Amino acid sequence: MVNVKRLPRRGGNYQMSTDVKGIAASDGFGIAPAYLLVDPDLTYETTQVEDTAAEYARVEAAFQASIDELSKIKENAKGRLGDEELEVFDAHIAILSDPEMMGQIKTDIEENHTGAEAAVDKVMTGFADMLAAMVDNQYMQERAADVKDVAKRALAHLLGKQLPDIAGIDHPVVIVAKEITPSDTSQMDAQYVKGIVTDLGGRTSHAAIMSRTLRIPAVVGSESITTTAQNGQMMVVDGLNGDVIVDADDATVKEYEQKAADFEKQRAQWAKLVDAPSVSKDGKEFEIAANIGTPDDVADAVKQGADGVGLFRSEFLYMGSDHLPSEDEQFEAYKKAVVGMNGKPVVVRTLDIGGDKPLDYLPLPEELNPFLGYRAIRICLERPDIFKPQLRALIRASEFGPLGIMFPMIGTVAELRAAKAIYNECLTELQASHPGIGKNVQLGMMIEVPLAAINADNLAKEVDFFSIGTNDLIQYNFAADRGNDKVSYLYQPLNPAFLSLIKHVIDSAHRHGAKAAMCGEMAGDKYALPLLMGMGLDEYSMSATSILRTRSTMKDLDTAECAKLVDKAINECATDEEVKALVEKELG
Ligand SMILES: C=C(OP(=O)(O)O)C(=O)O
Ligand SMILES: [Mg+2]
Repeated sequence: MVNVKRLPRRGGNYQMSTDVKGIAASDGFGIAPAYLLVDPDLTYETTQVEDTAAEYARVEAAFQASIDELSKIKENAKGRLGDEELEVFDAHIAILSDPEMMGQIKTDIEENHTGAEAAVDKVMTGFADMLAAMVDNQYMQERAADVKDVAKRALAHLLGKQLPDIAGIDHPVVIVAKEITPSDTSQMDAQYVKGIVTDLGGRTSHAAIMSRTLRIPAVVGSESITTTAQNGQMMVVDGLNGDVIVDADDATVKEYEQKAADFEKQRAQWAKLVDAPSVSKDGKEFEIAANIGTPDDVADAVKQGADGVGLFRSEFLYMGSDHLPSEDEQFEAYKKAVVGMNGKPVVVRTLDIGGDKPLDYLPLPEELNPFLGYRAIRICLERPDIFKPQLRALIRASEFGPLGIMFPMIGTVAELRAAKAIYNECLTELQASHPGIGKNVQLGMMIEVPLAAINADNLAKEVDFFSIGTNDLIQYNFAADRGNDKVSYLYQPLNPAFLSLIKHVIDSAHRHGAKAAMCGEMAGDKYALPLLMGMGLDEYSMSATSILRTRSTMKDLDTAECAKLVDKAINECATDEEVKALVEKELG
């Protein structure tokens, strides 16, 4: 959605600025020049060269420039990336120094008078293809991607083009991209990345979730930002309303700097509630917890006054590694989170890969509908060799503080029982040498599959708690891909039919003495809050940045009034718009 405006520049000239509308994905305002995360055009003309020595010298210069660039990126990324990730840069530098490859490029130029670009492209693609053909050697196959990556960098230098490089960013920027992957976000330095704008994605896409964790203002699903913005143009990202201004002039920048300052003041007000209980106006206590991706996020959760961690997305541990993390590696990570929360509970979700979260080192079959396919608990139940080390690590970590374990994507009672059976096997094994270990673990499941929500009454009998994953529960109930901005209008947490399903889940949990939590994005939605309080949801787990705002709204809401609101929303409203209007009136 693009809107071109003529804005008066200071001094009377006019500047064309462009407004782009997207989905507000992460609170706050980001103001900085654009940094396009889009590969430049690397096509070249095939030429015959006369001066072959000069042509080969161009190759040597391009390779040296690539080596210098990689060394600089590696230097910048130190401290942010682990040793194994940093080693990738060394591997790329080694490829650029390979005498056999250099020799072949030189021969091609000298004997065939091939231009530098074509020679580099041909020889390096040949090397990559050779590695990719080694079907019995997964390690060598994976190196094929490295050679291609390096070839792209060398070609860019030959053509005088700049490749984007997230880990190398060392000045304030707003990142502009088609979409952002979790591995992109893991390389970002929040100190320099002031904002993110993408063409694709919805509020509950993982890119959006990660930008909230990193506290980077973000607008996703703009459809057109990569074709609208150019490198270096001044960008304003309004993560509260989903507005992006491309090529903003001084007056607009000033206006938004003021808005950003006001927002910071508001945040300072909320910050006063950091040690306050999460309590309604009529004194009913709730828990407001944080969603985290790695143990390092615990520090921010504590800083934001979280009453616990309601969702530790353990798959980010796996995605941040180049191998399946061992039981001991996982134990250390879970222990760190539990110890960091200092007596407050931590709920870890077992591995939830598949869907939009692949693992490079665990190839999964190609699927037409990955979100409906082989993912999460479906993989773990078939692969105890992966599942058991995680469960054992979690049970061991529970010795250091209150810990909950929950299973993702459970659809049926049989799946839940199968997961619990594997858990119990691990418990028995560990108790043989450590009597009493794991006695304080709470066992729960996510409610993300429509049938599980409908069948909540039976499932609740078998768990200590539910955690409602509204991101997937909405995706599956509305049959609308959560990452597709074309269908993002179907992300309707306030739809009355959906609200009555949520109420059924909460009531079912309570009927059987189980706790009802929610860890999908709906838990941090300001319009949903009074409705969820009215339904008696016990725990609200959200991006750490939303905790204090939620606590502040909660203290002004009366649960009896909220319950009446739920009744009206479910029985008198027909659309999510009507529910939103009703809640807006209540919030004042
Ligand atoms: C919390 C959820 O899990 P994720 O967003 O990681 O799929 C959810 O589906 O609501
Ligand atoms: Mg989910």
